[in-house]
Amino acid sequence: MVQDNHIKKNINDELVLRKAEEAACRRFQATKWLREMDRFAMEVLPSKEPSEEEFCLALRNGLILCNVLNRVNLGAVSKVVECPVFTVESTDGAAQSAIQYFENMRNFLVAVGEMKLLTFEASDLEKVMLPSSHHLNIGGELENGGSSSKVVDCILCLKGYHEWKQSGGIGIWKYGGIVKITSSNKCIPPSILGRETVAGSSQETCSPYDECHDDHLRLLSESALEESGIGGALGSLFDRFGLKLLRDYLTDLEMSQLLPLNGMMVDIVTNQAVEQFYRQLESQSCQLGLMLKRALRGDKETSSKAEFLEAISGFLDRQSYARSDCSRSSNYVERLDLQQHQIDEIKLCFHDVKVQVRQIESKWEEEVSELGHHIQGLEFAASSYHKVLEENRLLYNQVQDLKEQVYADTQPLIRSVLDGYNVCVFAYGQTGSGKTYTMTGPDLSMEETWGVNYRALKDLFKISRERRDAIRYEVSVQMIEIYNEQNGLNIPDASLVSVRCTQDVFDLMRIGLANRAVGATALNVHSSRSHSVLTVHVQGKDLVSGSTLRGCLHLVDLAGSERVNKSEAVGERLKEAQYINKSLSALGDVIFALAQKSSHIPYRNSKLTQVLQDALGGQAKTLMFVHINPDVHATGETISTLKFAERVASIELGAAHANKETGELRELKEEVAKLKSALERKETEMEQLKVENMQYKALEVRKTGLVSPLQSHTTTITLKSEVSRRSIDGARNNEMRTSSSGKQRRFQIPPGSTEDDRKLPLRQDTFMNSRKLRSPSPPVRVPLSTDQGTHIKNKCKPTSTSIDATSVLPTNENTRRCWDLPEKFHMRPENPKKVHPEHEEENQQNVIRRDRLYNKTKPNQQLLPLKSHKPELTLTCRVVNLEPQNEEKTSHALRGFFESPRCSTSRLNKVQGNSVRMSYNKSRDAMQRVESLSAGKHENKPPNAAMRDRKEGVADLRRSRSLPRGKFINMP
Ligand SMILES: Nc1ncnc2c1ncn2[C@@H]1O[C@H](COP(=O)(O)OP(=O)(O)OP(=O)(O)O)[C@@H](O)[C@H]1O
Repeated sequence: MVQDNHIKKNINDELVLRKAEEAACRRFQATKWLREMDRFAMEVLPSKEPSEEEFCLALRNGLILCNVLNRVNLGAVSKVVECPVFTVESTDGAAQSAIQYFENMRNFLVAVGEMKLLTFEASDLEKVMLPSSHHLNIGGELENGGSSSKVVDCILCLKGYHEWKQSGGIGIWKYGGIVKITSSNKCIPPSILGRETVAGSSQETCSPYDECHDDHLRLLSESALEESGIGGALGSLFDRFGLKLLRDYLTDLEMSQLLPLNGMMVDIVTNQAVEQFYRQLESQSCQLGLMLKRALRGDKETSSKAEFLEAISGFLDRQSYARSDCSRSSNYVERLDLQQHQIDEIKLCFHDVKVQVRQIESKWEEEVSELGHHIQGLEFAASSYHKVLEENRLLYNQVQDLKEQVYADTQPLIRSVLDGYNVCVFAYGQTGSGKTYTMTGPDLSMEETWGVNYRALKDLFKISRERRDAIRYEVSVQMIEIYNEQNGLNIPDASLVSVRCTQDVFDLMRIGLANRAVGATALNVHSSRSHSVLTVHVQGKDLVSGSTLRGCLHLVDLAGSERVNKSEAVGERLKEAQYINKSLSALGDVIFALAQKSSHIPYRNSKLTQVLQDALGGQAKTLMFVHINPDVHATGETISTLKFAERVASIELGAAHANKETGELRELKEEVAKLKSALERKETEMEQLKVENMQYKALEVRKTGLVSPLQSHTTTITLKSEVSRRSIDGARNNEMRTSSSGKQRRFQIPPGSTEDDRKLPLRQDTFMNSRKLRSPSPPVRVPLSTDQGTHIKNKCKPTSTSIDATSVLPTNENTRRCWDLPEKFHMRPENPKKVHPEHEEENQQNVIRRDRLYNKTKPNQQLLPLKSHKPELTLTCRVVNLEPQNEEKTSHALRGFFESPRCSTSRLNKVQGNSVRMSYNKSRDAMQRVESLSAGKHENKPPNAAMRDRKEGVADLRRSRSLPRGKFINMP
């Protein structure tokens, strides 16, 4: 206890001393500042550290304070009472001093109060002046209560205010921590007081330490304020810190909800919070100081700065360790648990990840092995691809070479045509295999892509030009299309058109090809639905020898065979396919028969084989392109096509023959022509004299009853127009029989001849439309029969006496206009079969001579020159050695036949064959014999052979005189 008291006394002494020192220090600062601010203060105030009394005495009259205040805040004290300075020892000036005191001090205090600065009371100065002894209690506070500290505070506050103003007056100036608010420590929130100080703070309330703390805070604030350089920064820092402090204070303060929110209350609360903070700070600083002092005093009297810093560091370390240790120990278990938990979770995650990694690893290995296989496959495919590429390149080059080669096979044949041979080039193969591509070519605008047709024609004209000095050639062209077993002419208006140059042919071919029936199937979008036959006739005259030669070139683009389930043909396409397949099958039969050297070749089974008869079995050179489709799905068709080709290749018909006519032959032919003209003249004559002759004959029979055996009679039987019309209709319904040579047959179908005829050929506008649209539906074609053609031809004859030809027939001019054929194309002229009466006798002589020469007619043999199918179907018969009763029988039989409704050509032939020999047919036989002669073959052909030929169909389908039988050349 005694020791404690002793310690307390020591502490008290130290505090008093320190306080005295601090008060003196503050007073010195206040004095110093007053002197700086006021000249009068320099004179009055003591030079060095004045005592408290001296200080207060100098300030007593208020003159210094008022002057200083006016300097800090101009005009703050409006009236300052000036007076001489009295020393402390002067007694006379007491009264005046009292006046000044009251006047100036009051003005000063009022002004300071208005400025809301710290202030003091006048009695504070009075108390300092009292001579009573000072007694300090344990807290170090003056017991009599007199003190200059408030005066000093006021002056220092003024000083702070002045400096704040000088630094720009930014923000709200507040004198830090000087306001003293009386409050109990109970209100101090624990967060501010801190743990260490809370325990002792209640006992220390209103203890002498408070004053010490106040002084200490004052000193701190003063020193802080004097740091003018960093004043602004510190101020803002303090504001932030202070605001935080205030927030915490208000949060913890229970009474905060009841506080009125006015400016004064804010000031009070703020000051209180700051004061509490400083108290805590002060408390800690005191403890720190004591502890440090004790530490220093323990061993040595003096300590170096380094030792002092070491002691501070050690203290701070201990403090921080204690704090961290405390917090660490409190959270250690939780943290440990947490960490353990986290470790467990991490372990689980790690396990999962490990499993996943293993799965991915195995999957990756599988993928890698698959990739390896895939790469191997790719490598193999790549090597195969390169091989295929190389193969393709080779094949491509081969194809290119073949494209030369394809025509190279054809080229020699073109020369043969101009040498008088008949040549047939045709393309065979399944649908879509490239027949049209080969024969026509994909693009006609470039010569490189021309097909065989165009190249052949170009060469033909080229060679003919080269030979023009030796041979003069005439070329004519015919295009036939066989659609659904019906023949049609692709070049309208004329079956045979004379051409002069390649371009003419090309133009005609374009017209003809545009009219070709084309339809879309599943196998070919531009499938040809008809067989196309382009025939080029060449007639050359040797300018030296006068001999003539005739060649004929057939260029045939067949329609392709197709399996209807593959071509998906239905409706019209199906019907077309059936016709196509049928005709190709007929072609196969003919080839088979030829290969077998069969006695009967079934040419008549289809239009196609009829048209190609001379090319297949005649003495022609024939080249067949066999097309196959490389598609694997077409293997079946490919095999059958190749079998067909094999069979074709096995046919041997001997060497081909050229159609060359020597001078003798030509003479004979001219004679034949004359005979023909005489025959026609006779017909005309008979027409004119028919009634007269009938009457004459009847009269003679009635008169004599007998005819001289050597007398020749000419009987003309005129059939009624009804019969002739029926005959024409019957002929129209017959199949068309066409000649591959086309020379003798001219399919002149003048539109507008008759109502029916007008429908037969296609109009030009139809052609043009079909050419543009490439309609899948082919243009409608009407079968054109030979008989019909003959009928029309006969109608065209201006010599006809029974029909006014000019009234029904268009002129050539009209026809061209109708079909819009270029002017340059002209039909080959008809034979000028003019009939002159003066030649009648001569012609008759010719007939007899011809009969003798070729038919070896016996004197008693009947000879009936017959010309059928005339418009009026005039039948002219010449009866030799005919008994009257026989003649009547014959006439009767013929009349009965023609009047019969079933009259047909075949019937006619039958009748002819059974009863009489027709002179016309005799003439034909003669002509055939002439042809045979020209070919050097069948020279001694017996009459029955000629008859057999006729039965075989020669009569129906006239064989071209320009097409002798020849070799069927086997082409690979
Ligand atoms: N050698 C080839 N090179 C390129 N394309 C070709 C060849 N041959 C044919 N083609 C093409 O194949 C398709 C069918 O050819 P194309 O019309 O000539 O066959 P097709 O035998 O005439 O058929 P269809 O008998 O049905 O008339 C066409 O598109 C044609 O261009």
